[in-house]
Amino acid sequence: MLVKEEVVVVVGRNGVREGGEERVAAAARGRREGVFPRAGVPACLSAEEIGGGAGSERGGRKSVVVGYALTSKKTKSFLQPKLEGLARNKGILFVAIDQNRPLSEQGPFDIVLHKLSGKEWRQILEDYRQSHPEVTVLDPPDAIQHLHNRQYMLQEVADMNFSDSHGKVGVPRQLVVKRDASCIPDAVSRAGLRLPIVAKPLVADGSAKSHELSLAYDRYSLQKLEPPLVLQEFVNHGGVMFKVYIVGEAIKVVRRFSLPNVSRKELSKNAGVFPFPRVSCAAASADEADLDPSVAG
Ligand SMILES: Nc1ncnc2c1ncn2[C@@H]1O[C@H](COP(=O)(O)OP(=O)(O)OP(=O)(O)O)[C@@H](O)[C@H]1O
Ligand SMILES: O=P(O)(O)O[C@H]1[C@H](O)[C@H](O)[C@H](OP(=O)(O)O)[C@@H](OP(=O)(O)O)[C@@H]1O
Repeated sequence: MLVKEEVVVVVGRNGVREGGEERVAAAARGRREGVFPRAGVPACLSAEEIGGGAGSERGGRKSVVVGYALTSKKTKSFLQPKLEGLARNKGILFVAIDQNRPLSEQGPFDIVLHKLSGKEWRQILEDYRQSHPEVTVLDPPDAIQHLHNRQYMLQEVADMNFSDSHGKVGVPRQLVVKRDASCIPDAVSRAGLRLPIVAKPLVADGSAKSHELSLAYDRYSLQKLEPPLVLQEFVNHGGVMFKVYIVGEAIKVVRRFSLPNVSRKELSKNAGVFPFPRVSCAAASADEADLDPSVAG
């Protein structure tokens, strides 16, 4: 979310809000139902709170077995030894799912955690859910499908009515271009989108390509882009954005460096398309940085 004059603008899965982290959390709490609740059990609960039958007895209490199917990159970044140790202390065991073997021949699991895409994997999970209704599948494919498309991912946010004291929420004006880059300049003019424009791959499937964003300073350069794309108006937001992580009742807000404001003078002096992938990734932490006074609070 990027915020300007108390308006929170959700750009993707990220955002910035003037008024500091606590107000972002309050805004998010205010509309939890609008923050794509994940079906199944929040991962922050302990084994006792989850219950479950697959795990073995451990000191009089059942452990919970979580089968996970992630890319090797995601496994490396997510399943850190510290997390596994903390989970084990709570009676939660993570077990890798062998994607080369039938899922039903593995386990038994209490929970299946995944972040894979593709029709084949979707079908495997759907079949597994039918034959194992006792297992909680986190992020059932049909519940997250809209998040894999940048046109639809923000629709629920755009439909929200944040008419409370924590400010307002909106999404940048945007345009979807599915083919023929040569028509982009005229399409942008007809849609009335103002420059600069942020260009994002339409598909958000976790691939490196899905994070290849770029900033276009002039209309002519828009023809160099590669559809399918979502084109968003760039929102000046003081170079800081917030990421809001929500699991069940737990809300964590982190501050990240973002793109600096683009003044009209800079816009008039610059031309071209400039890639900026992963500008607000974990390494761009701004938790210790001084906030622009217009953002602090
Ligand atoms: N409309 C916009 N106006 C200003 N900045 C934007 C806009 N859209 C995106 N950004 C900047 O680009 C960053 C990434 O945007 P977005 O979250 O849509 O892409 P992403 O690849 O999904 O990012 P991530 O992998 O970090 O979730 C944002 O954190 C923000 O810094
Ligand atoms: O700032 P973080 O590390 O939270 O950024 C995440 C991002 O929010 C998404 O979770 C990305 O996952 P995908 O949706 O699968 O792309 C993460 O990408 P990854 O490939 O590094 O796991 C970002 O780190």
